[in-house]
Amino acid sequence: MRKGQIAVIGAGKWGQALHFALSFKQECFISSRTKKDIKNFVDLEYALSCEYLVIAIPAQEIRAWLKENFKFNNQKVLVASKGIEASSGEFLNDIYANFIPDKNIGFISGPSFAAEVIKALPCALVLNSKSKDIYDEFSKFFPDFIKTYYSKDVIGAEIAGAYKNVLAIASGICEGLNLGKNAQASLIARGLVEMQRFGKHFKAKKATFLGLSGAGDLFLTANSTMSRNYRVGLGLAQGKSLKLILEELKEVAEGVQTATAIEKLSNKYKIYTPIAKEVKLILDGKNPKDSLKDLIKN
Ligand SMILES: NC(=O)c1ccc[n+]([C@@H]2O[C@H](COP(=O)([O-])OP(=O)(O)OC[C@H]3O[C@@H](n4cnc5c(N)ncnc54)[C@H](O)[C@@H]3O)[C@@H](O)[C@H]2O)c1
Ligand SMILES: O=P(O)(O)OC[C@H](O)CO
Repeated sequence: MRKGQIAVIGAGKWGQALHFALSFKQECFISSRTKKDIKNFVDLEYALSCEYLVIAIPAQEIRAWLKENFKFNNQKVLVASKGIEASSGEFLNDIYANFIPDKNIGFISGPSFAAEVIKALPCALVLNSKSKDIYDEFSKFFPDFIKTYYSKDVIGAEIAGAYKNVLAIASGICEGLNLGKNAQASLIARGLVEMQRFGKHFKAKKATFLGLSGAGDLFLTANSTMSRNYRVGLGLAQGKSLKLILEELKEVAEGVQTATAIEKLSNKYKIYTPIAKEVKLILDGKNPKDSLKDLIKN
């Protein structure tokens, strides 16, 4: 093992921004499935031999990626993805638990557009882990322009980070339909209540939804065209097909698949999730104006 060395795995928007940020205080390596012209780019084998790993690949790819590539060698891992696996409805921390023990893993949450982090603009992140040691070790790597907080509420952070993507789609739809700022604020506020209710079922802490991981990330993502999920919503409101929207986007919009996962879990555990339910129906072809009527009526 390369003691003390850190590598980011996944060189999309977020992986590259994290690599940029984590290179301020020490050398940071980066790897992805296709070679990229980035400083300190290494092959996967090299990256996996580092003591500290930050994994920034889309949520839907993680299970297969871990099965195919990952061998636990006491590495410490920080997960940067925000989503819930659609095929199973399983949370990422449960998927990772098959490969990495709790004491070696943490999850990043909080409002953080990669496009701003890569310009070294200030931001605050939460590093969520059952182990305070993971926080202590990883927080040292972050540059001065990023303030880090510690939380033990892994499931709360994970649900908040994933759910806000679905709500950002809803908010983009609201904007695209020109429903006004009153409607949008109501949607975001009710969305926050909804994601907290969903989280409560899985024993997430209420405070997580009121802080950076919940309200912080939701207010960011559900209010800006910088968000890919928000732009998916705008496109749906304009009557574009989901296929075309995703082709044009060329990047991951986790809310699309996470809406399926939330629908599965809500049905299974009978959790009331009206906004996420309508987002899923719109993604499947329902007219957004009909969803609006149904949301107001019910
Ligand atoms: N972009 C942001 O601002 C931001 C911020 C916080 C969290 N996130 C989260 O980070 C994750 C990644 O987002 P992103 O913005 O980097 O997306 P992106 O679309 O820019 O890049 C995704 C990367 O994952 C790689 N990838 C896809 N499938 C893979 C596989 N099977 N094996 C290995 N690599 C694979 C792609 O090659 C690509 O480099 C998402 O879960 C997203 O929600 C993104
Ligand atoms: O561009 P989005 O919608 O994937 O959002 C990016 C981040 O999650 C914002 O914190």
